[in-house]
Amino acid sequence: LRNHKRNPRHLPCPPGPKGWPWIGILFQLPQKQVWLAHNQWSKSYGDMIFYSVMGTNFLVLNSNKRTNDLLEDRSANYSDRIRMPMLVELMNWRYNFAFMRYGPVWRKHRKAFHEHFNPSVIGKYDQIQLVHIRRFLGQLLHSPQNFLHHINFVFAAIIMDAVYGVQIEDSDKDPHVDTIAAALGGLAKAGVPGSYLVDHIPILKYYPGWLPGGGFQKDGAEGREATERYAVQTFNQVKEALRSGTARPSVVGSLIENFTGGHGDVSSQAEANMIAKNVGAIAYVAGADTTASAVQAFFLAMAMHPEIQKKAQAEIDSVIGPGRLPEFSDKPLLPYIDAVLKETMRWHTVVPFGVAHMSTEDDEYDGYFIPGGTVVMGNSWSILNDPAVFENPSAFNPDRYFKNPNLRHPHEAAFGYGRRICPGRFFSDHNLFAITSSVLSVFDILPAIDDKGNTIPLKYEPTSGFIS
Ligand code: HEM
Repeated sequence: LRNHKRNPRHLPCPPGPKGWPWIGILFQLPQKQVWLAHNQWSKSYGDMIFYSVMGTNFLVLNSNKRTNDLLEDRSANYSDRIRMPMLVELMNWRYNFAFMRYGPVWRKHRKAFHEHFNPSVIGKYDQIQLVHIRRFLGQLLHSPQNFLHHINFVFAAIIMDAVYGVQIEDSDKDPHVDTIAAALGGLAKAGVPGSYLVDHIPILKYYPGWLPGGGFQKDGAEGREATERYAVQTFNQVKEALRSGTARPSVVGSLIENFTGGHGDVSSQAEANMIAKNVGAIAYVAGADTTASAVQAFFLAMAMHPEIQKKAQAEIDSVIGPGRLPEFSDKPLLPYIDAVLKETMRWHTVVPFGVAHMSTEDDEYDGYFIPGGTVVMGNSWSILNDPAVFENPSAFNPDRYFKNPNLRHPHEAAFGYGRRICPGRFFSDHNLFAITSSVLSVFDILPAIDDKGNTIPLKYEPTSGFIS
């Protein structure tokens, strides 16, 4: 950028592929597993890669040092989010504070969320988690071939219970299950910025749907309807239950009820209700598929590594014995289980390319100029597979944390960065402990066998999406 006022020392932007005027490197962008391609690119350009696509600047950070320097130490400038016209404006995902621009409205939501998910309060969900996880063990026993479905369902059930006090049924006929599926369908279509032309040219959002090329407006309208149903319907159900005195304890109920007048950040009951509605709606979207992905990876790792599974089971047997299932109070006594969980979060990066941050102001860093409005990605996969830190990174090896007790905790990249770091990580950790220790205490996880009785070999093949 040669503008003298903005870049008085005429510093270069960080290195990266160049591409064409305005469209930039649009046609060089990898279509699949973008994190791997950027990891490769870092061999030519270094651990910071800068480029532009259709007028937007991107900066990809491929090392822990870079994410620490920018997303943590300078987080005041690197915590904004990118404008997403299709998802947020047309499909009306405004309620979701993960996509909110950095500022006071986002802060109020984050604070309300944190009140209910910080480490000192998440113990209040222990009972809910254990009840649903024990039901899950029964489902596994009954139909182990449907284990992927059971994994998805148990997190849906835990979150809906904790957040709304609502019990969902394991059936397509459950009205919540159906509504959630429709809303998530919109997210899958529009969640990756740039999926629609209107993301690049926001003025198109006013383009009439009946003109040629206006088909995206139909997707927008369908998404909007599904989002509205999803965010409002269950919230109204909680309000109604509060009115009639039948409400079970829940995050949303407590956010509605505990508004105590106009002091503090939230100024009216209407605003408190809006925040309660939004916090409720995000917990499911942000928490269910992510945690389920980690548990699927755990099942795969156990089936691929029977010796590690046996070691974990031996620890549970010696600490807890055969007479009961693990409880949260057992957690500090199970260091090997803890190492298995850490390694699961490292080996399979659930959100491998992170969630896009955006810089607010122009910045100078390490001899480079980074323009305000640059989209900044932390390549979590690169960080968690850095061979200089994690020896032989593609191997699933919980023992690495005993060999080097100071080894970096995978949570540092797996849950994102700085002021936007995942505020559900303590709850998620709790869920993961409960489910993995319970499963290992009563089941063996083995590879499937084919019709002839032969073991089907297993391979780790992560999918490509935003959540892998
Ligand atoms: C294995 C499980 C999970 C993983 C891997 C995960 C990962 C992430 C990541 C990478 C981000 C983006 C952070 C950034 O912008 O740098 C994020 C944000 C978020 N997560 Fe999670 N998450 C998990 C579970 C959960 C759960 C269970 C909840 C809720 C109960 C949750 C709620 C949120 C929220 C609300 C945000 C948005 C934060 C903001 O923009 O300020 N997550 N998560």
